[in-house]
Amino acid sequence: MSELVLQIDGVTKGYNHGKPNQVTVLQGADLSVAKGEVVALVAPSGAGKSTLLHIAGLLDTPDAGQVRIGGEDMTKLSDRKRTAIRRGEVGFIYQFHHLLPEFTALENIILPQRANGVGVSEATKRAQSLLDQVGVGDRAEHRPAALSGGEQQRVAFCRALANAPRLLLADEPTGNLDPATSDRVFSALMELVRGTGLSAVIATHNLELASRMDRIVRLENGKVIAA
Ligand SMILES: Nc1ncnc2c1ncn2[C@@H]1O[C@H](COP(=O)(O)OP(=O)(O)OP(=O)(O)O)[C@@H](O)[C@H]1O
Repeated sequence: MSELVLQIDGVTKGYNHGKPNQVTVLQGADLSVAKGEVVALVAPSGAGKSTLLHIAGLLDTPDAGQVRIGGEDMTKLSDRKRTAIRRGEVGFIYQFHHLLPEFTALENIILPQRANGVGVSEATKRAQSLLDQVGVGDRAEHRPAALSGGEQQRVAFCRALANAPRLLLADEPTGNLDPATSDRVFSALMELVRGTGLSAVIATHNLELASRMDRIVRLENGKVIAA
């Protein structure tokens, strides 16, 4: 069997426990992602897709169940170790780019590498190479406000991959773009992902984009089911 990068087993998660507005979002969710596999996560709004991605990416902890990254049980680690793994091994992309407005595109990709202990010249070289790969190498010195929506997302993809994570998690990465731009930007993302061989879970409402990934899963009634 191929190596599993992400294993989510029997994860439950709810909010407002013991209060009248208590909700249970995940009810025994399982999801395994192999090395190099790109999984489309399709779910109706409010089904718990962001909750699942946050738990997979160690931004949130489950009430019960296990999350393993690279075979290691994340629920048993100290907060400090979990943060280190999140920084070094997980990349996030959101619908909105969340780039730092006062820094250039290049600097936005250098910063997370510096925070991870990479030297300036190596970080700069990698940032430029990533920008080149997604076709915005000539925009390196622009600040986010001077970039188009599609360019901003391309830069956000590079930032997510800055520290060469083994797992990429994306929540509607092209959801803010018009259909033609979304299609092109998604292709750039897939090329980047395929080129690095990393594993990814990409949430989308767009079934055409979902069909271009290796496998589609749905989130229904708190469980992950094959589509
Ligand atoms: N911090 C919170 N406190 C209380 N309820 C929450 C919290 N976060 C999420 N929820 C609820 O949990 C459910 C799932 O939320 P989640 O954001 O995971 O859904 P989603 O599938 O990502 O939705 P969307 O596609 O609309 O972003 C929703 O009913 C939401 O209102």
